[in-house]
Amino acid sequence: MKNICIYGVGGVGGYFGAKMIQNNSNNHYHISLIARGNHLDKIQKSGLKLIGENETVVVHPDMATQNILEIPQPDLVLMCVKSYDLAAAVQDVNRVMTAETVILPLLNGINIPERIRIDTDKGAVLPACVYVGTHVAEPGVIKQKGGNGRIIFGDDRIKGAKAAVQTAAILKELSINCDYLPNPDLEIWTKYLFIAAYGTVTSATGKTLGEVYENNQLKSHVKAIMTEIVELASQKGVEFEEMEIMRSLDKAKSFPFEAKTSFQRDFENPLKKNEKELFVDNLLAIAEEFKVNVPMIEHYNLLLQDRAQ
Ligand SMILES: NC(=O)C1=CN([C@@H]2O[C@H](COP(=O)(O)OP(=O)(O)OC[C@H]3O[C@@H](n4cnc5c(N)ncnc54)[C@H](OP(=O)(O)O)[C@@H]3O)[C@@H](O)[C@H]2O)C=CC1
Ligand SMILES: CC(C)(CO)C(=O)C(=O)O
Repeated sequence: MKNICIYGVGGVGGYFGAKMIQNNSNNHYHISLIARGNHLDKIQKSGLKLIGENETVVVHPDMATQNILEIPQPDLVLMCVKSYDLAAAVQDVNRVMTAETVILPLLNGINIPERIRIDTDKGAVLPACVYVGTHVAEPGVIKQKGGNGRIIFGDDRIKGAKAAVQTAAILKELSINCDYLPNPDLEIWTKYLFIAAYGTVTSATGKTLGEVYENNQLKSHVKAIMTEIVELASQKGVEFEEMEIMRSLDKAKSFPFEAKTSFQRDFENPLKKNEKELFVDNLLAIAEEFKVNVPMIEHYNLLLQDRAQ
């Protein structure tokens, strides 16, 4: 039997955890959830509920715990925490990793494997991105608003294809919507182009994805941020197709009008940290490194700083 660990059972981890447990009907895999607080209590007592777009399911994991030392040594870890919790989560996972453990990180961002590698040199770390719109609606309950739940992932950037090929087989057996591309960098930047621009504008304005898309001025701001990101990507050696900005602008249409971005959800809660560092500060650092002007990103950086006070 292979052991799967979902580390962080929020919007993303809760969605994929529920799908995997639901589709593991032959018990081919042992699936553990690492969660905490009331959310963990509720999952332990009543299971994990996913209110999906077409159906609602309640699933019961093989184990749900906050203590990583209680779970069987994982073959595959879906890393599903926010970027501000990533280092601590990787240090925790590192305690149970072997040379064969694969980490599949589903965070937004363009340098997540490199960040994970700061805290572990074991196993494999696959570059990846995901399209899903989900959040914790209440303890024990995950709600989906859009997104097709598609994971795109590729080879460990240093160790090669073996881990990604094994992971593709596991995800396929568990009927997870995914694509394995040996080098997924362009796909990861494409997801980032969409979410960094829309995440920033939705957070700074408090408008939903649909409201931003329908507002000509705000949509032009999203487009300007995307144009600046395309220039920064090019400095990093990633070239987008000419049509990509228009395609990425229109991706907002595929989400319900009232959908919010995960950055925005955190930003609206003064008690929570947020991923500004991932979506804005990271871009400003690349702009600084390559001496590129990014006036719209800088404008939104100031707006976010003002709104945070
Ligand atoms: N939500 C979405 O639709 C999408 C999100 N993403 C990206 O995916 C990543 C995850 O986002 P999302 O799922 O929304 O985040 P959430 O905040 O909903 O989920 C993260 C979960 O991890 C838990 N967690 C963090 N550290 C630990 C720990 N040490 N032990 C146990 N539990 C822990 C958090 O608990 P607690 O609440 O107690 O902090 C929380 O339940 C982000 O990078 C985001 O940008 C990508 C695509 C879509
Ligand atoms: C917009 C969305 C839901 C798309 O997958 C997303 O990635 C996020 O909110 O972080």
